[in-house]
Amino acid sequence: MRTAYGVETVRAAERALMAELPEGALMRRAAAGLAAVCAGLLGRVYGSRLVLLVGSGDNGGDALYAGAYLARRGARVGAVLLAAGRAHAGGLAALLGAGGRALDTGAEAYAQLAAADLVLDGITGIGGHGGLRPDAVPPARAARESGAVVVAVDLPSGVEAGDGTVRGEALRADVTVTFGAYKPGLLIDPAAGYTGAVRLVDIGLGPYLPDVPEAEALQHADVARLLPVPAGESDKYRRGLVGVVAGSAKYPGAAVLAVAGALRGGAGGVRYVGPGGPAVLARFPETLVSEGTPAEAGRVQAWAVGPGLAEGPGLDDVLASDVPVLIDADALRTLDAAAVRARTAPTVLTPHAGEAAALLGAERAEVEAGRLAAVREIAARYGATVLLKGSTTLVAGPAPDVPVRVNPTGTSWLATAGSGDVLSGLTGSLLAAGFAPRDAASVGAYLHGLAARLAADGAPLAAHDVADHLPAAWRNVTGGA
Ligand SMILES: NC(=O)C1=CN([C@@H]2O[C@H](COP(=O)(O)OP(=O)(O)OC[C@H]3O[C@@H](n4cnc5c(N)ncnc54)[C@H](OP(=O)(O)O)[C@@H]3O)[C@@H](O)[C@H]2O)[C@@H](O)CC1
Ligand SMILES: [K+]
Repeated sequence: MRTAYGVETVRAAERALMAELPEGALMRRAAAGLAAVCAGLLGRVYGSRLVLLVGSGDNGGDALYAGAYLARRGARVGAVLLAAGRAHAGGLAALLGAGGRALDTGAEAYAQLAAADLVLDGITGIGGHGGLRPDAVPPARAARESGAVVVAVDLPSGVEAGDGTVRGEALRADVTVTFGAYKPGLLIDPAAGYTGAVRLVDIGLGPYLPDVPEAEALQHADVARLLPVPAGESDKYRRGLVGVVAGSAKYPGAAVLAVAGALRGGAGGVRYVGPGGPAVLARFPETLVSEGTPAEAGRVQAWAVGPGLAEGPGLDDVLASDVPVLIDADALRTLDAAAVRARTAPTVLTPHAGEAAALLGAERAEVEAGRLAAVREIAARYGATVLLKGSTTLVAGPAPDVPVRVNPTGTSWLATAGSGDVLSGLTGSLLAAGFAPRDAASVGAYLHGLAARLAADGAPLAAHDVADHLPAAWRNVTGGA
């Protein structure tokens, strides 16, 4: 599991660790790790040209100490001091002592930036708020345009560490070297889009961090542990039946795609309810097709309702049921929060940003800019597990003290019509197979993203390709077992 901790949590852990170490030891540890990553990126340190962008805080201090290490190994290092007179004193002394030079933001700074091999962005770290200040913007842009490798110290300057929002201009990095722990902003878009590759430098913070992080991202091993392996005595009913309520005369394809996802999610069988029966059976003869309404259909262990759905009793019937329910797409538009909160079994909502905005009575742009707050707010209001689809898919449960899951497998190829229908069926199937709602949603998103990557392989894909590659994604995670 990859874990991420918020700013106050990281600061508290740093304080506890610092109390046991000599003055300045922690920063030197961070800077040594940072310098080692830079040396690796440069290949040859001797004679290389480095520029440090140095803000007023400890983030600049890290950059200055790392610059000093590299200057001692023969790099030519210039430090652009953005907050004149307020640069970290110890770090600046170390750099000057190692032969580095201090620069103001005049012409020389821009000349050095243009010729640099590597730029260290030490403008702001976890202490920065509100995007880059105006005086930091021109040198940041010059760094980005220079052709140098841009290495962000701890975080790309200008992004918010705590929630991944970007409230102004930020400096896009090629590599981010972060200290002690991931911060949520390194995992969540839009900030995560600024980090480049992220390298974690261990500074000994682990024992001082709490057990429960603010955010976490499943890795292959976590998903493999969660996926069921059918035992010898399993029959289809023990593995769970998932009911799919989807599709309409206008959108018959949604039924086929939702069933395609549901068939690959580990449930023992799929029961389809809706007007798309013939289309579903033509493609998937193994589906159990029920006439009538969900209430009239036989028993299932979970329902997935919504993709391409027309008005009708479908949503009310499944809301009234006593099994886990996944609600997506059109069914979200008319959803009553009180009806969801009153349910006795878990509910999973799977909105994209536009549907999330409708659920919150907010603007879509607000949701996209503040994904973490949005997913938590919907989960709290509806008393449900919420999977917010998008550039980074997030999963939050109704309890505020449970970490938000960030899906690491997403790909922009997934932004294709019908791919959400596949995810609904898949996640509903995992619910029917007995997954807890947060696990069903996050494992569903994980396999779905991985299947899309395998299917795309660098080229555009269609939603049914994603469904077809779910078994390959499953095997990829479990090692084919
Ligand atoms: N604690 C530790 O032991 C360790 C900490 N470590 C490192 O320390 C970093 C945190 O350092 P920090 O707390 O000094 O904050 P930091 O991010 O440098 O910002 C500083 C100042 O920037 C300013 N500023 C704010 N917004 C701004 C903006 N938009 N644009 C421009 N300027 C802006 C504002 O100052 P102001 O100008 O308002 O007085 C603010 O006070 C952390 O990320 C890690 O790198 C590592 O060495 C490991 C050990
Ligand atoms: K930075």
